[in-house]
Amino acid sequence: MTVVNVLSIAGTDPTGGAGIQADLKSIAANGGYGMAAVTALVAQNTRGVREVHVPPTAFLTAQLDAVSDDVRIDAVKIGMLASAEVIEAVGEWLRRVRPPVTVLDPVMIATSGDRLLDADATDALRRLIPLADLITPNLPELAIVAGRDPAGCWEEALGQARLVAAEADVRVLAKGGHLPGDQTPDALVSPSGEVLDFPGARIPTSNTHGTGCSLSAAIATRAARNGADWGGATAEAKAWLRESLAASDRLDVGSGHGPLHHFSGLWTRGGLDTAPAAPGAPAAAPTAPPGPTAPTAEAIREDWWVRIAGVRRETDDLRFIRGLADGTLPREQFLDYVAQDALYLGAYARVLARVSALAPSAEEQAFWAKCAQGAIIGELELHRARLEAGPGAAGTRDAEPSATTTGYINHLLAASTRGYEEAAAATLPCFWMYADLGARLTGGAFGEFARSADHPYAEWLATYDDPVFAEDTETAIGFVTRAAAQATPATRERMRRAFEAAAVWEREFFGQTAADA
Ligand SMILES: Nc1ncnc2c1ncn2[C@@H]1O[C@H](COP(=O)(O)OP(=O)(O)OP(=O)(O)O)[C@@H](O)[C@H]1O
Ligand SMILES: Cc1ncc(CO)c(N)n1
Repeated sequence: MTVVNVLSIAGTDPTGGAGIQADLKSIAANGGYGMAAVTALVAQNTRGVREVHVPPTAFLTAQLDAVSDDVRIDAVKIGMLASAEVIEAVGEWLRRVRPPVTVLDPVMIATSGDRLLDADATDALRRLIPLADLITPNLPELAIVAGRDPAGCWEEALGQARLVAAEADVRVLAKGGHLPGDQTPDALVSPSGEVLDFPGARIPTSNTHGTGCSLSAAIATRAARNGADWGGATAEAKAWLRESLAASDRLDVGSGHGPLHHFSGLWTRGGLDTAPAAPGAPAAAPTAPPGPTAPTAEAIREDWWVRIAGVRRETDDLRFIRGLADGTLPREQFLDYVAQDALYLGAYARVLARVSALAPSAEEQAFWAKCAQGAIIGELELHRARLEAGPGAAGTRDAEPSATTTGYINHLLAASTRGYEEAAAATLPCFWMYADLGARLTGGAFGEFARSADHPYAEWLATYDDPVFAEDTETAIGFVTRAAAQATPATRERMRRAFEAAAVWEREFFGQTAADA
């Protein structure tokens, strides 16, 4: 595929941290070719807005037509719109051109607190929203769009996002950057009310100028690249944003809220060297590019989780998971799954025991041994429960392992012959995807019925959301990602592959019953 063309329609920031200037950097950093049509010229810096000049709207239309008459547009990101008249002009162009991906960041007030949209333009903005695929309001903007008071807590914000999403038939990314406290949760809410959570600990920095602009441009670019997989695009954009926010203190721009470091990941991992002019010819003298540094455990955690975002979404969409959540999964298929799960757990326990035997420290050795014991107890319980499932019921050990079960087990066994790091990495998706699913099932992300005591599989669903298992999952993630941070690049790469392959097996494992056949 050629590089996607992404158009930003927004205002300017001469200090380069927000607006169109930020959008162009964000689009480039996320893999797109950036273009920009200016809605308003803003004399602003990291401390605040001084003056806004809005050129005649006919000139904005001329800019937009100049682009669309010549260039294939793969995505549009819309930011500051300044006035109702500008909104009408953009709406008129959107209706004519119909870009395949449109993300609207309903910018109203800058990080500094200054207005970027006329107070009387709210109704016009509401009319523009249904033309977008996704809107990305912060909490005050969400409240205005919803016609409510600003949300006092995250639950209330999600309620407002559901309202707007349903009314305007648009996806809403509710952003928690303005919440008090040490968390900055975001959530993607679909028109039907489905919620995809993007949790994240607050990064301790005041360099948040232009985070909203940059994020929306990044999502538009990623969505254009991945065929409008919005969950995947958001996950990838957020991982990039967090890396860029965390590196913002390497820049020295202004004395107010500084900008993010849009290219920190690229410079760190890609360097600044230009390719040699001819094969074998030496590169021009490098201007001391930053050398590659080993990623931190936290960065690896984020990277790996984002890498399996697609696999996780496909898992969410399995009929087995949907049927398990809403209780429509036929009992027979449930029991088939339980039998395979028991067979799997028996082997998983042996692999965990092997990881324990290979562990480099007593603490890790004890932890993995405890997990091995937990897995084999789980196997015994499933076996017993299925024996008691009813008249004529057979225990799980009478079942034949399926090709999928055998394949998954073989992947783990093979990884366990290649040293502690790879063995431990392969066991991780079973912890992580299962705990994540559990938390979302019982959190209501798959519908309220999954939380009901009347649910036919209530008892089984409860085992998904066991706090001890959640804690063990955190410990396992910590051990594995720290081992990866300390490993050589080659070992780290083998760990990542073992992890990703196990995640695919995890999806296949959930998808093996007749529900998805
Ligand atoms: N300190 C932080 N650490 C981590 N993520 C953050 C932080 N601040 C904001 N974010 C994230 O940045 C994105 C923008 O969030 P926010 O709610 O601040 O939007 P905004 O107000 O539109 O941004 P802007 O500051 O550009 O106006 C969200 O994904 C949010 O979770
Ligand atoms: C032009 C422009 N758009 C958006 C924002 C919000 O950060 C800003 N400060 N400036």
